[in-house]
Amino acid sequence: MNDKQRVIGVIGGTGWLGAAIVNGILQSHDFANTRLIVSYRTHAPRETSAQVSVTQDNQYLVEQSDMVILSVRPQDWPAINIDLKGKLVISVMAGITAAQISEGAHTSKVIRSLPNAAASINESYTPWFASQACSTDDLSIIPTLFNTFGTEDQCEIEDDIDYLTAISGAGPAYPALLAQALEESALTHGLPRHIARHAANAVIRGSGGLLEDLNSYPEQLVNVFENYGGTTAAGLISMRQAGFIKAVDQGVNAAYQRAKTLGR
Ligand SMILES: NC(=O)c1ccc[n+]([C@@H]2O[C@H](COP(=O)([O-])OP(=O)(O)OC[C@H]3O[C@@H](n4cnc5c(N)ncnc54)[C@H](OP(=O)(O)O)[C@@H]3O)[C@@H](O)[C@H]2O)c1
Ligand code: PRO
Repeated sequence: MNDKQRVIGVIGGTGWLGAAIVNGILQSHDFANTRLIVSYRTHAPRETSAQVSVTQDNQYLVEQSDMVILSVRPQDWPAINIDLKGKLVISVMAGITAAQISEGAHTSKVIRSLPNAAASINESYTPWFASQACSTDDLSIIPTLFNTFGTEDQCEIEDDIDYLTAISGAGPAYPALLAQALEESALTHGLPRHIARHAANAVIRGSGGLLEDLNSYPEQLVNVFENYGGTTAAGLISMRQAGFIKAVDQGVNAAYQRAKTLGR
């Protein structure tokens, strides 16, 4: 499709994730000539760019768009009464299957994806699954689209999207929980709150940078410290013995089960 002609509709485009996706697209040279039409339910956006129009009418949005991004909460999906008439739809909704979207929105061309909250700083990881009816032309735009707010991978098995909902979709909250635990430990020891918080947050940011440097092999970073045999090794051994790895696995499985039952 010629970029000059493209219109992308974003249902729920004023929400947390929807607004991040819209911002990513607006900042991208690849979509410089694309127009956006965004729908909301109750809260109209205060300001929009000249590239964006706004509506409360989702079927009007569909009629105006070449493709539609669905970014409402899973519990609001049943009330989205739209007929896509075969147009490409890209869902970011957790737990709603491609078959449910296809049936509910009247199109067989469905991309099911799962970005994460880091989309707001263009650092999302977005796995996606395409229904069989999507053409090569439909698929060609998807990596470019998701790269506007981070990185992406295509998954061949739809269930992997539910599992990755628990790994990378929920993921930004997990290091945040670790930062909170580190801060609380430091507070218990009596450190001033601003130092406890600064130290914990700096650790999460710095560790992310180290993982990038080590070509993204976390076990390499852990092994370096274990083999060093110092204070960090003592901390790691104790955390493992206290069930850290099992707690993470159990948490991921709880999020996965929630993703599997959300839309049912
Ligand atoms: N946030 C994340 O980190 C994240 C990550 C991965 C996937 N997701 C998925 O992304 C989707 C959106 O999540 P969110 O966190 O962005 O939720 P959110 O902040 O609540 O945004 C949802 C938006 O949908 C709008 N909406 C609801 N019903 C509508 C309707 N009938 N027509 C038009 N707009 C409607 C809401 O508008 P009003 O506010 O006006 O009611 C709201 O702005 C969810 O399905 C979630 O599973 C979110
Ligand atoms: N954040 C949304 C949730 O917590 C969807 C995946 C990640 O349900």
